[in-house]
Amino acid sequence: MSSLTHQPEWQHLKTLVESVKDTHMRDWFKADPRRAEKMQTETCGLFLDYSKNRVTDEVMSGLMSLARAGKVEQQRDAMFSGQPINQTEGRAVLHTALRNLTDEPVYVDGEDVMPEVKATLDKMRAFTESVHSGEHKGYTSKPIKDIVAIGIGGSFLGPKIMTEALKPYQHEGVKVHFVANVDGCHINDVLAGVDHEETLIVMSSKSFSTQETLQNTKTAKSWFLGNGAAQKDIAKHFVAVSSNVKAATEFGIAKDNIFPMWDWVGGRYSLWSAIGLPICLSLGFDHFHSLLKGAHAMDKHFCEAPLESNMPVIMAMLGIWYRNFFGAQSHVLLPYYHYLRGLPAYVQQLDMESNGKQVTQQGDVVDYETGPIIWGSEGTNGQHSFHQLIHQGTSLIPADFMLPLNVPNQDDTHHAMLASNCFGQTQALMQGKTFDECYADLSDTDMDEATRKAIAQHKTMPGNKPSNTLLFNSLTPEVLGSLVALYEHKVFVQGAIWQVNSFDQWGVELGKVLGNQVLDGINGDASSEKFDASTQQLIAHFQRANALK
Ligand SMILES: O=P(O)(O)OC[C@H]1O[C@H](O)[C@H](O)[C@@H](O)[C@@H]1O
Repeated sequence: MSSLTHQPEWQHLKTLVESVKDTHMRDWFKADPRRAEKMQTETCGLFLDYSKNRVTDEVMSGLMSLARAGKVEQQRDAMFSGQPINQTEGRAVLHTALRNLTDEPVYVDGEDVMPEVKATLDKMRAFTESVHSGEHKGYTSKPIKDIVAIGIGGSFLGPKIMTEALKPYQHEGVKVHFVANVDGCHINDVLAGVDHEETLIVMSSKSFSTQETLQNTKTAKSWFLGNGAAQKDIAKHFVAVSSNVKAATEFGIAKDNIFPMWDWVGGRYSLWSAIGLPICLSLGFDHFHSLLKGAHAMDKHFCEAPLESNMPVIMAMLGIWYRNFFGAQSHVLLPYYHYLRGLPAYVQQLDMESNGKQVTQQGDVVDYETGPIIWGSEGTNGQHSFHQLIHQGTSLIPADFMLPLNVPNQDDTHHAMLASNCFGQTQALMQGKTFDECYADLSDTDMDEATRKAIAQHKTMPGNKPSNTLLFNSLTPEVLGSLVALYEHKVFVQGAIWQVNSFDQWGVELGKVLGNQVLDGINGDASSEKFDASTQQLIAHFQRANALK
């Protein structure tokens, strides 16, 4: 048994799960009229109702004891104070410093990083304002109308999804297009729709070595030069965000056009850094700043609130409850707001890249489950497809519902329907519908008894399916900042309990290396010993189809 599973707090939860497994949540609601009122918490403009979970007060207190035994608070403090908690890479983890809006210094290896953070924010503000005002012009003196933001993974999802979520705040006159995939269809389609004289390319790559991003930028450069611009004009049309200034300069980006970031910012935690430049260009710097403000408020809550009312801790420990004690394999995110439709994909990278691990910080193989599969999409669309499996499938799938109480540009009829569907789903998942209710519903039919029973059986919904509901007044930049930071800290707490390093990604790194190796094979000798027979065969098919051999 590992050091985690032999803890008395873990063992206690194992006993507790047996005692609550057979109880239906509807009985808890009936027995305690104050359940909903007790199992809710509110911070940073976010209201969380977690009463529709398979927990009692005793379970919640058991989960908080596990968090204390797992030294979540100490690990949190180590992160915020710049300790090198990303042990496999020997790095601090300080995305929180990027939104530190206090005057407090933050030290990495004895050096205060805040002056550099603030100088970069100033540079982002100045650049955004010069593009928006038309002061920054293209090489033919035309103002910039289109931004093509090139990046992948954390250098793409954050800027893309936050910009999309804040559509009502977008700056008129500048349109941002995101390109990630190395599939040439995407970059070619985007470039075909813009005028090179009025376009700015923002290339974002922390490492400046990611194949997809480098290739897409090269393609954009050829397109720019191929349309009649000269090498010297690149300075007005290409900027880069990277921690690898040397590689960016060698690539041909003017030094002044490079926005720095640091190795203590993980890719999937980087939207708060200069990786957020496309967000600034899309929304204006002030809205980007509000995003930071919201995240900072959640940081404060995470650091200061007692565990029992600490929103990220509550959500994390509920996740542990289902993953480790109920065997839940996945967790679904259901934003009931069209503009927030990208959040599941964002949290997917955040969570699965962080906690998709099988060894502890000490290098021991775990004997318990770690990160779940994260998935989801916008409501109400999912109700007409995959919700079926959540309601009546054989797996337990905890869900996070989220809904703004007010939305822009919409009449009340639509919004009330949206809300009623959201709340209705949480209720149906929790209550279900009993066999007797379904059987009674069929009383007016002319079915014979056996058919009536069989149909009632099909219609029966077990219920007892857990969900959280997050409400917020409206999705302002500040609230979005808090919401994203909430999920970041939830993931952190779970990683702390599971004793994994949530800040490296060796599996993904291997993919990057293999991609380049196979490319060499495609362009050269596919029979190389580096490839297994299946891969050799696939490469040979590709080579034949493309006459590469
Ligand atoms: O910003 P880059 O260095 O180009 O990296 C882009 C992405 O690469 C990998 O896929 C990492 O796992 C991601 O976390 C990272 O965001």
